[in-house]
Amino acid sequence: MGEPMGRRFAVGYALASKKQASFIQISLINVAKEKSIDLIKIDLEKPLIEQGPFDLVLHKIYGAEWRKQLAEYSAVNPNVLIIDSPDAIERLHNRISMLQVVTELNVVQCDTVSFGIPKQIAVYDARAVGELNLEREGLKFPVIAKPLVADGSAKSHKMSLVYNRDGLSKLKPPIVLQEFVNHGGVIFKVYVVGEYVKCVKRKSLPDVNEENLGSLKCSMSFSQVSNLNNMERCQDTYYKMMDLDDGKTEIPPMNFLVDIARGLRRAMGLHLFNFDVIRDTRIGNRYLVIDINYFPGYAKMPCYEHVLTDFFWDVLNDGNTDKKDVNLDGLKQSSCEQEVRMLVSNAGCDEDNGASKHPMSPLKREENENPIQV
Ligand SMILES: Nc1ncnc2c1ncn2[C@@H]1O[C@H](COP(=O)(O)OP(=O)(O)OP(=O)(O)O)[C@@H](O)[C@H]1O
Ligand SMILES: O=P(O)(O)O[C@H]1[C@H](OP(=O)(O)O)[C@@H](OP(=O)(O)O)[C@@H](O)[C@@H](O)[C@@H]1OP(=O)(O)O
Ligand SMILES: [Mg+2]
Ligand SMILES: [Mg+2]
Repeated sequence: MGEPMGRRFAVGYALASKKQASFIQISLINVAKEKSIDLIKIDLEKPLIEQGPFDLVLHKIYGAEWRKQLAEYSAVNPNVLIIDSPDAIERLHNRISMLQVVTELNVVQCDTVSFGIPKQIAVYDARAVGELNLEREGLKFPVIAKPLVADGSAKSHKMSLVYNRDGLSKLKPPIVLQEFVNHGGVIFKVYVVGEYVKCVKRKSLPDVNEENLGSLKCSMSFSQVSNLNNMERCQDTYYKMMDLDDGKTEIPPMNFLVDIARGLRRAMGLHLFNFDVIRDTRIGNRYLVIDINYFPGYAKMPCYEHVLTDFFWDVLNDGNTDKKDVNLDGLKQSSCEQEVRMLVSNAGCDEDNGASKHPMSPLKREENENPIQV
């Protein structure tokens, strides 16, 4: 039996080799193929303009040269979808502008649950860092020092938890100093793929007892505590290990997360990202967004092949998924996708309503949509 007749779509992908290895799995290629979507590797050694034709270019490549190539390709092929726009992605490469967008979301009063970001300041001057008066800056120990730039390099993930003044002098600006918020050692990673939203729990840094601050050494370095190491990625218990099931930490209300996800998606003009959320144990139902990542590790999501394929299908057929509401009828019927279907339909509310119809929705809708082409 040959391929079914009809329109086929070409999705070109430009990814670093590590990303390609994790994301472009044979299962994804096959599920996409069944839906008439061919995933085609873009050769980064050759000019993009000489490759294709593509209906969609999917990319996570950093740097001015790649941006130039995309702009050139887009100028010659104006109908090709570029997911996502390099300008929109750029905002996530700086940890101040990254979280600024969270504070700009329009929030409707809601008694039960609220969100924000931790207090943070940027420090640019290496000479000034040891002299900083945290109290004057509205911060207190412990703080997390994060590289200001989040450009995907190993360096950009190297952080330290700073317990006291002595720990400050070791830091290498430009950095962000962010209030460390006790959150019970659990982080929520909220994956967004267009309108699809999935929240998983992961392990995080343990709480710090403020009374012990004096007895602790000055700082502790760490990197990607909520991610998997290479060994873990190869093991069979893959999903189990990631979805930290401590049996006691409830995930935040899904309607709340879906509203934040939608607000962020529209405000940033991005389709593919995740955001990290912690629950402030001092306040209870206050959630803080601490990180937003472009095109994260989707292969760690159960059924990612179907979620991503449905997303490609939607944008290729409609041009812009944001133009319509959650379309349950668009999802297929395999057992895997029935689970996805449930997740999407539950995404609106604790009960069974769709997110966009929820009367207590904590976010105002923003009507100005960003186009997805460069
Ligand atoms: N303000 C905070 N309060 C408490 N814990 C925090 C805070 N910020 C970060 N953390 C902890 O540090 C980890 C790393 O921080 P962050 O997510 O900002 O780094 P990242 O390197 O960008 O992570 P990712 O791998 O998700 O890109 C978080 O997963 C969380 O465990
Ligand atoms: O996309 P890359 O491979 O580079 O790595 C991304 C990584 O995904 P991976 O675990 O599949 O590698 C993501 O993990 P999850 O949030 O999904 O756990 C997160 O750490 C991103 O920040 C990383 O992107 P970067 O910030 O470095 O650009
Ligand atoms: Mg993170
Ligand atoms: Mg990050």
